[in-house]
Amino acid sequence: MAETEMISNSENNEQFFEGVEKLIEIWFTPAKNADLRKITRQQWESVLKIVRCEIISFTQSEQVDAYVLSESSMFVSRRRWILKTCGTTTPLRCVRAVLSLARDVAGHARVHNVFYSRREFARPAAQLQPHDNFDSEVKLLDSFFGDGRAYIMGPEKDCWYLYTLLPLAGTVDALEKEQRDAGSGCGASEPDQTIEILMSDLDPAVMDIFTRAYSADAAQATKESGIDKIIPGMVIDDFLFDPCGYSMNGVAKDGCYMTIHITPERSCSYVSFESNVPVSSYDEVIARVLEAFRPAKFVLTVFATPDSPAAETPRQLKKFSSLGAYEQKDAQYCQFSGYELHYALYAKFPS
Ligand SMILES: C[S@+](CC[C@H](N)C(=O)[O-])C[C@H]1O[C@@H](n2cnc3c(N)ncnc32)[C@H](O)[C@@H]1O
Repeated sequence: MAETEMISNSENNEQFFEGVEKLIEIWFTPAKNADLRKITRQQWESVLKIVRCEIISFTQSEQVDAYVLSESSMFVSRRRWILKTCGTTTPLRCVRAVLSLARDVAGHARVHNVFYSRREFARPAAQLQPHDNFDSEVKLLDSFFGDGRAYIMGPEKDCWYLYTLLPLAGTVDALEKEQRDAGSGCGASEPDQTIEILMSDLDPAVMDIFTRAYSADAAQATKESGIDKIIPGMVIDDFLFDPCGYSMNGVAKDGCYMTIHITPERSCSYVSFESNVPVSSYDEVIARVLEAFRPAKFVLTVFATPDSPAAETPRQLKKFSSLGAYEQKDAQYCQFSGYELHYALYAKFPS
């Protein structure tokens, strides 16, 4: 298994695990016969060695290959690659190898868009280069993609970092990019949306479900926690770690995915939820996620393109100063040339 850094907490004999993930998503410009799924499992295994993690399970739909990893997940479709890894993994170190495989094996020579994001780590000093600070991550990303933009949202300790290639709407850069994409004659844009809920300080009674002492297997943990009801109709590939920890990928017939990762240790409990399911309102999904995990605090991000069914959600969410039992502590709204983004930090109202 991966070289995961576990640090002992002498007070309760629990180990520290950095649940916070680094998330990179690369979209390639459509090209005839190009498909990232031409990259073989063996080639992905060598890529993931650079990241310091391994494949532990696999499932697929017609549109997407979904891998559960020793540290989170990877999704591969025709022109989109998503890698989400936690602990002390080093996902940005593999980008060069992925770009080479995309060009030489999959036939994808042009990058259309890139998103790299993460929450602030619980222990930033334990991370390996370039992940020990955002400036180094941005420097490395710029060395691959040239014209990136970096954003830091929210208060220092709970901030959320984003790097993307998208120029701001209305700027000369944006117009030039739109013209380049239109000129490629292959419809580089398509409706897209992503919701992420990054939760910390979770209800210990819920976290117990994701231990071997409580659940006999992953299927039991999935059912008992209500994960199977969050977005019904997904084929679920779940994994329960020993002695604790849980990861799952869900894929739907229409190509949508969801992914949940759980670090249940009390001193560092953390859960992430992500999906690209296209709905006109995320209210129900958010409510089900919060009901299932009961975090004390969470970061919510929603990206949507103007042609997505979820196009209104970044603006809708902007209006809420509270969400059920949660008070909005901070919120930011951004408009890129192809996406709208809502970021918000919520904490439970004091009881
Ligand atoms: C891979 S999972 C999910 C991490 C995820 N990013 C999250 O949202 O918390 C991490 C959990 O599994 C546990 N675990 C047990 N064995 C592990 C292993 N060999 N590699 C990684 N995590 C392991 C960790 O202690 C932690 O509770």
